[in-house]
Amino acid sequence: MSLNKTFGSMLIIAGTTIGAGMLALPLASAGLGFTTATIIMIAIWALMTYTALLMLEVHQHADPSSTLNTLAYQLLGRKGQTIATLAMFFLFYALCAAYIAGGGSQLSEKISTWTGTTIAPQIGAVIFTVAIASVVSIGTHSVDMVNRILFTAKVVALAVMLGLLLPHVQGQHLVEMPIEKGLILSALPVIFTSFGFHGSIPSIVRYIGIDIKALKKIMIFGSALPLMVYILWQLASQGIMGQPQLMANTTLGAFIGSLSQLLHNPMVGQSVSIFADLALATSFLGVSLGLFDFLADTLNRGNHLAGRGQTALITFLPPLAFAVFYPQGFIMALGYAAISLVILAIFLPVAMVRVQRKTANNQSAYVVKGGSLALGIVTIIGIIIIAAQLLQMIGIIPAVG
Ligand SMILES: N[C@@H](Cc1ccccc1)C(=O)O
Repeated sequence: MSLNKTFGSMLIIAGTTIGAGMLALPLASAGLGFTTATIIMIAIWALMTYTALLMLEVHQHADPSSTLNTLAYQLLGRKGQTIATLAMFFLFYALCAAYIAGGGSQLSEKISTWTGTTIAPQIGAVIFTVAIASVVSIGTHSVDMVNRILFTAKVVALAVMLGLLLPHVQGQHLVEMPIEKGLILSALPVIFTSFGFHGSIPSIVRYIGIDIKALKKIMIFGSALPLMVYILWQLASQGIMGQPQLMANTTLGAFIGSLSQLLHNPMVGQSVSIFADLALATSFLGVSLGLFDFLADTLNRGNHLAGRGQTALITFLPPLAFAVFYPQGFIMALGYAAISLVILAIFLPVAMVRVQRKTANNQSAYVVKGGSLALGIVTIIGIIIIAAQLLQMIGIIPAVG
């Protein structure tokens, strides 16, 4: 396998993973302290990498151009396929809703500062959605062009932001422990979503072919890079602000504002803010393109102007409606996304591997270590993550953000 293609694929995985979820990390884990947050992140990274390897175990016996849909149908039947399709829709919609809510409030704050008037976050949400929807509706080629520019800028902004923040870290903040045990449970769904990338696995398999050694490397290193970035980001955010201060910020904008104030340096706030805008825009472009194509395919909308217009409306109106009703719903929507991500990235791979291990001739094939015990453990963790989200929704454990 050419080194270039392997490296490129690792970057695709890392690029899909590092997105809006990262922005929610300091807010979602504000009450945990650096050490606890890092331990949870490492555990969730291990979980996500393990289930990505399970997907490879499934892919090795199938056609290289299989999608999650076709795999689910082959191994789990119609019902499995329906669950996969519904979970995919729900995940895409929830993520887009989070991006619009987050991007909308960022944009309205910016317009308010520039013009000196107060603009409602809903107006920002509409402008942000129309801008991204136009690029996506024109076609994949335009998304590719815009994304290349924004992605490069995002990497530069990330480096500048961490470079400006890390020198201000104070050791005493890093030894803080969780304020309340319930907060650990509350933080799980958002942290879990921030490590999600599993929708991209079939595309990578198609790109690389069934070369398990190369694919394994891509999954492990492609997901380890976001882990490292997230640990540095937690180090910066939790090391600069004490827990009470961090917890007082319930929105991204408030968090950025207090960082600038605390460090008496508007450059710091600006660098975080620019990185946040770019992370939201690139995530939104990638995910809404996936949703757009998926809807056009499922609903058989043609590739002409009217067809693309209709698909655009079905793609963008529902998440925009969410953001209009819940302008502060950024973190809430990322939590909802976790429910369907548990189905897509844990339950489905586990179910498919179970069926395949029973039927396939596995003598010389690739089998992920850990046996039934590991499959059982990750299933239980998946149930805990869904329970954590539901318990937050009905108010039994504290909600984050
Ligand atoms: N990890 C992505 C969200 C995501 C989840 C699942 C699949 C794709 C993307 C983010 O933080 O923005």
